[in-house]
Amino acid sequence: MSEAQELEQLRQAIDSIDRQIQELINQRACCARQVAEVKEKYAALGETVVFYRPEREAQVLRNVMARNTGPLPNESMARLFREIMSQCLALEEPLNVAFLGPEGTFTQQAAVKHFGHAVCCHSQVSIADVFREVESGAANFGVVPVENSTEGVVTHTLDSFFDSSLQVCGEVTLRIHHHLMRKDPEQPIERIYSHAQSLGQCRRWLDQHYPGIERIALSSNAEAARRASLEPGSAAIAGEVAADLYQLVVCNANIEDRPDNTTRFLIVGRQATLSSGEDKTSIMVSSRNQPGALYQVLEPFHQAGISLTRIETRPARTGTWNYAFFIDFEGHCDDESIRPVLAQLQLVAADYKWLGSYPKAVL
Ligand SMILES: C=C(O[C@@H]1C=C(C(=O)O)C=C[C@H]1O)C(=O)O
Repeated sequence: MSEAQELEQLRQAIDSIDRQIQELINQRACCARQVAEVKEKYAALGETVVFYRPEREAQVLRNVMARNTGPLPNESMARLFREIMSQCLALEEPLNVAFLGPEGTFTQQAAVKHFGHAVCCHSQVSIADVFREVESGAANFGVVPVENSTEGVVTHTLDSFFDSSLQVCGEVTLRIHHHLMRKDPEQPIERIYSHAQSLGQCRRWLDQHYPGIERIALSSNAEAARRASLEPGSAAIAGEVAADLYQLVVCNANIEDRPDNTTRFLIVGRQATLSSGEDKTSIMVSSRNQPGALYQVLEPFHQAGISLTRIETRPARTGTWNYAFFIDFEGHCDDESIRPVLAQLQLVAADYKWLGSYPKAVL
């Protein structure tokens, strides 16, 4: 057989497989539409039907990864199914998702990573606006950054939970790569724009390569890229999406000080999420101002052998030098092992608020 004949044979095989895949995807979409009809049929009168089910989506993705035999890597396969589910859900209900903008931010990337491309993403100027959009019902869900592995907590996000009725219904992590980008790489650099978090994540690289150059913190990396696109003497530190959006030249790629630089984002919504089998719970507690108070808060976790994934301290709203602890731990509030722990916490804590139980990030 000639090269052309061999290729022709293989391409015919691919065409035939594609036809089957396409047929099956449409069959899947029909099932998803039927699921919507069933959800509607059993909804109580006046009840808002909830089509999006984060726990089920997490299970679908975990199953895809568990049964995958390659040669495609588990994560690539799961990403394909992420998109298929996203399109299927859009047939049931097109979701509106508010994210911390502007266009081109890592938060937007996180929103797409979590929900897929079939959702309508709406850019917001602040974390408070994301919360407001979801609280008012203008958006179904919101996406906000909560912590970075290099720079730590995003305080605005944690503080938003003090006064909000929203719940955490998901988390998503994103590896963050920063690039130094310019409109005109020939011009000398007079100033470098970025978000304060990103300047912090590239501090050592900047000290080494641009020690005397002014660093200016802006509201977002995308805004930094936009400014750099207008000013020839300026550079921006931002991600690839922002470079594309503002047509900047990447002069130095991956300049983050730590190669594993990762940001965790929260999905906030108005509905509680059922257990997916592998979940996390976020709560906020404040301890009484007395000896051993924090110990009392942490003891129930230790007794039950529950692993805390994070503890963060913030000034409480109840008075000067009072503190609130934001605690994340493994398990769902409905789990047999978690229920008594939460009951005990409510007894010992001065203040207690459950922020949500949600599937651990899959992708
Ligand atoms: C089909 C369903 O509805 C939605 C679509 C899903 C899918 O395409 O697999 C999964 C969960 C829901 O977000 C369902 O609840 O099973």
